[in-house]
Amino acid sequence: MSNVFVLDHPLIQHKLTYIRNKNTGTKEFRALVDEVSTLMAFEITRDLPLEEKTIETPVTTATTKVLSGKKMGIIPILRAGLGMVDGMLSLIPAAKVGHVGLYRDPETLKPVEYYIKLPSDIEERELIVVDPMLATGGSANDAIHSLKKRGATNIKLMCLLAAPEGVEVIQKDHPDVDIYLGALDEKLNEKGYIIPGLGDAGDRLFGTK
Ligand SMILES: O=P(O)(O)OC[C@H]1O[C@H](OP(=O)(O)OP(=O)(O)O)[C@H](O)[C@@H]1O
Ligand SMILES: O=c1cc[nH]c(=O)[nH]1
Ligand SMILES: [Mg+2]
Repeated sequence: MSNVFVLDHPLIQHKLTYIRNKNTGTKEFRALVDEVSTLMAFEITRDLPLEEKTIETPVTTATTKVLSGKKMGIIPILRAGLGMVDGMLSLIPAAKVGHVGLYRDPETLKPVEYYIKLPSDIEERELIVVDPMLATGGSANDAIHSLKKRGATNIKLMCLLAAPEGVEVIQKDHPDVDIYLGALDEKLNEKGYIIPGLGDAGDRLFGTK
């Protein structure tokens, strides 16, 4: 069963409050999503493997540690996932970026895939799927199915906010995928929006409402 980690670092929680606030405008919202994504990337990379390296400090020889070069991939779910990419790349600059284009049909709430472009070697990479919102879970679920169909075996999911319904869907269909959240919210409303949530993440990031 997938593990669910709520990244409750005070800086993440503080910034999420401003992200949720309806009075936060597009420019500030985008900057905050970027900052929170960097902080979440710091937490999600805790288990990266290290190897020993012998170096000369100015005073002696020391055996210390460096990253052992694990290949990473960041997979934003378009559009809103794009807002999380740069913040993550600032900590993981060597990661490759693949894109999965999905929108949620406003009537059926079912995801519709319209684009996919991935690094050619996804089967060798640890992939982090990013989307600010895990609501019914349909979009992330489809994106993960698409990645697995193309050979991915090592996947994590990182979202700013989730509803319990979405977490349950991922845990059921993808028990191998651990989930990293800024917060686990209360529920979905009748239109499939996360409560209390932050509204429509894509519209708030790109100013399209
Ligand atoms: O868990 P779900 O019920 O599938 O809902 C979550 C999805 O809905 C939003 O995308 P949206 O469809 O609004 O597209 P956008 O990112 O282009 O705005 C959000 O960014 C997720 O991708
Ligand atoms: O609350 C929600 C649910 C789905 N998509 C969003 O952008 N917000
Ligand atoms: Mg989307």
